[in-house]
Amino acid sequence: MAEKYVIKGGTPLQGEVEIGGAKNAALAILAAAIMTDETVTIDNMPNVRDTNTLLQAIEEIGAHVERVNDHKVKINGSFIRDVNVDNEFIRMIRASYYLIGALLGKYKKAAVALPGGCDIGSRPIDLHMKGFRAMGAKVDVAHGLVCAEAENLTGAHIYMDKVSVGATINIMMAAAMADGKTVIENAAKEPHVVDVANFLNSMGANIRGAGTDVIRIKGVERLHATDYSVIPDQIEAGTFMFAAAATGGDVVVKNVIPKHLEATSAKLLEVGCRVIEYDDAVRVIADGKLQHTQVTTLPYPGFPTDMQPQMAVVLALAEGTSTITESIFENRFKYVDELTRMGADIKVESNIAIINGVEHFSSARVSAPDLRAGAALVIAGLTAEGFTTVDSIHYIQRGYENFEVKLRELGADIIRTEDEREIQKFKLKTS
Ligand SMILES: CC(=O)N[C@H]1[C@@H](OP(=O)(O)OP(=O)(O)OC[C@H]2O[C@@H](n3ccc(=O)[nH]c3=O)[C@H](O)[C@@H]2O)O[C@H](CO)[C@@H](O)[C@@H]1O
Ligand SMILES: C=C(OP(=O)(O)O)C(=O)O
Repeated sequence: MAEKYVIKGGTPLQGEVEIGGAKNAALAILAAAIMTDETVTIDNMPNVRDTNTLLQAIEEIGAHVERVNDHKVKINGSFIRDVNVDNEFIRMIRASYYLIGALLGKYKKAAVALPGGCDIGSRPIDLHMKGFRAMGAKVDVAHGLVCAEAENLTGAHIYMDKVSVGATINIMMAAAMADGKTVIENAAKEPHVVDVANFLNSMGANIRGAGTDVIRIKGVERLHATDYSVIPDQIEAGTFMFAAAATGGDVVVKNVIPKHLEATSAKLLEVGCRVIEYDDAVRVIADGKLQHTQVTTLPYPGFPTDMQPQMAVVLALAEGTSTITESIFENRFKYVDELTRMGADIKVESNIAIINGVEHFSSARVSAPDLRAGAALVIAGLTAEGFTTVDSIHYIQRGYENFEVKLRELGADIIRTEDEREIQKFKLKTS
């Protein structure tokens, strides 16, 4: 029996929620941590399935990992025995591809299994490989591994044909320990790109311009120990902001960088919510009727693809017809069939979802098709009359720590369990 969430909907979320470290920054930082032979301490590490999987993956190749507490790890990469990384953990997540840049930079050699992760569309790595080749590496894909090797890894001028977070970070890592200067043009500007650059700089790298379209890197011979804290998770924060909006709630989302949430806040204002920004918190008040709007996912500072399904739930409950254009991943509308079971009126044409708002959702048994779509279904369940069951929640656990605990602290009736008796007890208690 697998765990599921059971939700009794209908309670507006109220109160305060504390946001953890950013999964998508943490994963790249964990890979970069092995680039020094000294001990690196990383704090504000989200304790989620993906970070734990990557920690197991780097332990498998010999790195020493000490879990100081739930959110702090120490990593020592001096014991790495093998640049061939093909273990069960590596194949489970997309972010394992950051080990190519990290190992290539440090050892000038890497063979890493092609990445796995949620099926949200094709996840090509041609731009990563183009960047490594420009630095003089020979790169091939053979037997499911990306093999990269360079006699001399040298700085290069690299133009990214498409804005890619993964390729920008991967190339930046390799270039941090290459000979000479690298320039990455048309670089991704996401907060997690900046966080990884800051982390590498704290280890002695010389990276300038992260957060703009042009990143300049002067390679250094060695990197050293650091003590670093991961930035707050803009996607976890945005998920709670949309949950507040969908349930007609009033929630203060704490420990965030409001600047990173501007696209999310802007959309919440458009649908009629009030958003109040503090230095390190935002408050979302949803006390009126939700209004329709248009959304297009784009690289940062555009509206994040990782927030698209959660936004769809809000729009599915808003007055009028909204559209969502998904411009990053072609397979990110897999929640639509599940939301339809709950009464949503959404039609997908190519990469556009046309959403006709409905008054309310009705409860149903649904299944999380991927991480963010799963979070969106939980939000839908929080608004629905009756009991909603969300299956396949292992996807959600990839990126949300204590999701149901945080929601309960905001007043939601939700449990995570595989025990039928517990479900019956919960239903009796909340009926
Ligand atoms: C731009 C963007 O929103 N990126 C998101 C993407 O990063 P992730 O790093 O996974 O994806 P990329 O940013 O690399 O991909 C952006 C686009 O470029 C394409 N592409 C990418 C690499 C490549 O070598 N060739 C290629 O064509 C992809 O198919 C995609 O359409 O998912 C992460 C997790 O969900 C998010 O945190 C990132 O914010
Ligand atoms: C899809 C996501 O993660 P990944 O790219 O690691 O699969 C996400 O964070 O929404």
